[in-house]
Amino acid sequence: MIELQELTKVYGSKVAVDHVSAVVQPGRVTGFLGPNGAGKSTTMRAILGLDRPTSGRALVNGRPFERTSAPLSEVGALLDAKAADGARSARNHLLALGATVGAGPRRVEAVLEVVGLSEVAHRRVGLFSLGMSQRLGIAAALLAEPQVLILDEPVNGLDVDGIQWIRNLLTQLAGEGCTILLSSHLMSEMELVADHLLVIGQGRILADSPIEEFIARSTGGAVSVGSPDAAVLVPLLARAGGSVAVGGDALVQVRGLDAGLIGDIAAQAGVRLHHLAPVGASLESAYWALTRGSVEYGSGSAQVSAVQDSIETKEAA
Ligand SMILES: Nc1ncnc2c1ncn2[C@@H]1O[C@H](COP(=O)(O)OP(=O)(O)OP(=O)(O)O)[C@@H](O)[C@H]1O
Repeated sequence: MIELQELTKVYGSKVAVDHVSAVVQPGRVTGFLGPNGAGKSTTMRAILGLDRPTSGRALVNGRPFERTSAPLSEVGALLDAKAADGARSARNHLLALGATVGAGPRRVEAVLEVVGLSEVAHRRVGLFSLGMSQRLGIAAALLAEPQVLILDEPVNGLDVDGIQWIRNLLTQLAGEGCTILLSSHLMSEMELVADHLLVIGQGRILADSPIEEFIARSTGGAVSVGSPDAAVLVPLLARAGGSVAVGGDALVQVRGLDAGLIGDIAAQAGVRLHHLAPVGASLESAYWALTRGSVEYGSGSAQVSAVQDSIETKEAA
């Protein structure tokens, strides 16, 4: 288990992490999401004792990580996939690391197998692609069989097979009782991999909830309505108290009225409906809605519209 208690880190005048309190529970995969500069890496570094908190604390299994006697057996971490010595082979890199934690050649071969690098284990790490380096970094994190895993952007650089693989691996480890915290900018991949979400923006926790709840809450009960007579229907819905956003293709989104009431209003006015359904939301749209006020490095409206363009709105079944 990882506990963050009022964790705060200030660099000069910059508050990177601002009184963050959260518990990362074992037995599930917790995704750590936030825009650039939100404070994810600083939080992870503080958990690992690499950054000293300005105030508050981070505990791993009930105590500060720097007080742990066998750190690599307690926490497996992947912070920088390219940190390995490029001149070594993948196997030698793991053997050298294993020597410091009591993991011998057999364990090294086992983790190489788990991460799918057995065939290329003789190759120099410097020649590895980002995806291969990510796999090697995960192998290193798993080497001493820790119960806690902290992975910074582990999905970055993985192809579709790789993402599927990491999802299966993390789900299995969580099922065995591991505590897993992974950060990512990639919402769609996070949606596939994580069970629980911690969302951070400008150093503060914006959400801490199961992923389904996070998505469900973000829709705010919106209903998507399609009608060739939208021009007639929209004022009627507004008069009934609905908040109406008009989109393209005769589609409107209505908040404040449920689908049944919208259908009744349309029927009474003789308005044709071609579509009427509650709106579901992708993690990406929910995340964007939550963090749009806390993006530190944006490029103004161009960025917002690009993100909006990528929003995938799903219709609930
Ligand atoms: N060593 C440092 N000195 C000064 N400021 C720093 C330092 N490390 C981080 N910061 C600042 O703290 C804030 C949080 O940075 P952090 O790297 O934790 O964010 P992040 O969420 O991991 O971002 P990214 O997704 O871009 O990696 C940023 O404003 C960053 O510029």
